[in-house]
Amino acid sequence: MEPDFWHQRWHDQQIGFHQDKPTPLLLKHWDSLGISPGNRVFVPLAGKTLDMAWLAAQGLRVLGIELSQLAIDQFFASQGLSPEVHQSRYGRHHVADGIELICGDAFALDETVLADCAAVFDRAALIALPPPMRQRYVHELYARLPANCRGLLITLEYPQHEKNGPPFCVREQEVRELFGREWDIATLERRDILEQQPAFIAEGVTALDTVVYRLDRR
Ligand SMILES: C[S@@+](CC[C@H](N)C(=O)[O-])C[C@H]1O[C@@H](n2cnc3c(N)ncnc32)[C@H](O)[C@@H]1O
Repeated sequence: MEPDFWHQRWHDQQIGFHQDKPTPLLLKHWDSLGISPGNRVFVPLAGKTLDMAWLAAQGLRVLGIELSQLAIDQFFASQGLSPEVHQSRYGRHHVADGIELICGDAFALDETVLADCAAVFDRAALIALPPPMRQRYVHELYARLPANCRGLLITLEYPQHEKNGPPFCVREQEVRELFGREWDIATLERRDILEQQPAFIAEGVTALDTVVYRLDRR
């Protein structure tokens, strides 16, 4: 998905991926990572997810990257925050209350800006990208996260021929192929969520699982 696709989505407010509360599977599994308060967590392709506010409320420092200025403005407005803004080679940084959100391209981030990320939280990010971009995303962006970084990755699995992405179906075998070279992967939970997703049913999808992985950078 090219930037124009996402800018149009935000302009039209076609943001069905956005949730009005933090991701329940984040709340359920985050503590199992053992990330101490004060550490930094990377939230790629962040949108205006309330997961960032929840992570900050746990005492973590959040670093998000998002293409859309609209998304970023809406996120800080939803929190009643007026961020301080500065520019760097990565984009426009917005900083308030332990949350730093860069308006820029995730693929332009480097090891320097990601150096102190002890954790990563990936929901609706990997699965927002078509197959060739998923390879770039993992082999370039995730590869710039430091050793010992830990994270949660949440995917969807459904018969891809029944619906066009995004979100795309990313099966466990692909997760293992994408991450296996540099990350240890543990499947924490697999849940059938078809009944809770009427929009998928309306599009003719006949099976839908969400899967939570723990990732450990070697
Ligand atoms: C499906 S949304 C998910 C947002 C968020 N993770 C959530 O759970 O609500 C994907 C987001 O990634 C952003 N995005 C797509 N490509 C990007 C890129 N190369 N760099 C930064 N953000 C990007 C889009 O603008 C969009 O807001």
